[in-house]
Amino acid sequence: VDLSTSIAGVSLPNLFFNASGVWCQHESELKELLNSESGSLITKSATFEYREGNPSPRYVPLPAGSINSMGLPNEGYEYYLNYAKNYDYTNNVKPLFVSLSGLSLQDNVKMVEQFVAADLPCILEINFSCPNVPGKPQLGYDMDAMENALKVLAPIVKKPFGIKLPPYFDIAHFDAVAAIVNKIDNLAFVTCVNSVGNGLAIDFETETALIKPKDGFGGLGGAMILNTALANVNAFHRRLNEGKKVIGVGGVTSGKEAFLHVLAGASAVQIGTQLKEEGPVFFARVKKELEEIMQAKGYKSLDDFRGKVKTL
Ligand SMILES: O=C(O)c1[nH]c(=O)[nH]c(=O)c1I
Repeated sequence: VDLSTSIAGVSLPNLFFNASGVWCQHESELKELLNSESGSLITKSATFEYREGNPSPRYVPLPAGSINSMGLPNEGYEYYLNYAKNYDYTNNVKPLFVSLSGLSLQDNVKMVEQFVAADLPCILEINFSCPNVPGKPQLGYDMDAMENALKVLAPIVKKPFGIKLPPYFDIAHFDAVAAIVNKIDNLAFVTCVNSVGNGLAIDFETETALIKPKDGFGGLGGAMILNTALANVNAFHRRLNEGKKVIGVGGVTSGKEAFLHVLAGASAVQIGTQLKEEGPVFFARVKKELEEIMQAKGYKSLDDFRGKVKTL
């Protein structure tokens, strides 16, 4: 069976890679992803300057997933620009994605301009949905600000790029966001979903929040968000113009959920919580599990079933 796919006109040997933020802040982690069976890799969302991020504990696994309020810890965009400059695009079969998450539109413009000036084959995923920077409401929930940002950034990027979206929970929001995305010609993909923002995990015995930042409020990930993720993947798959793709992320803990993400319309699948918990060996497992599912169902490639979820 064939697990290959393409995003933004670039081919991936298989549909799996990390969700930005997980196993990708430092070069040593990115090297482990490169040496894993993932089909690609993406860097931690970068800001203009280095950021320590929020105080720990800031990530905790939960019975059905995870909660995090990392606070955008990253090495600063020049670290990732340098990594992207040194990446061996010729001999690595895996394309490189770079995530940018500026604290302002000006910062996003400055970072994008530097990447465009470097003229590299890496693909930009601009993060409109970080829920954990105190005092910074996320762009993904401000439709006018998001449209304005896209109208400023898309012409600078020129090449195909993507955006990381938060989960939406209202059909009117799916309609509104898809209408904005469809206006931007070189917006080649949307990545759905970022963590379900501002959940709260409390320990029953100690009667205390599990993470330190923001009174314990943080983004939810993992198994518990699978059905929200599938809905967002399918909603945008149904609404986006021909040629625009959806990368699915949220709740993939085995080949089965990866299959469901593709059935919902995903062209690639990112892994967050399960990668954090199991490590990069997870890519070998999830690949094998998906191959076995496809074999059992008689599918030879992802195109055979992508987006073909049936309704009653
Ligand atoms: O707290 C974070 O660093 C973080 N955490 C998330 O769950 N999603 C994001 O986009 C980010 I930038």
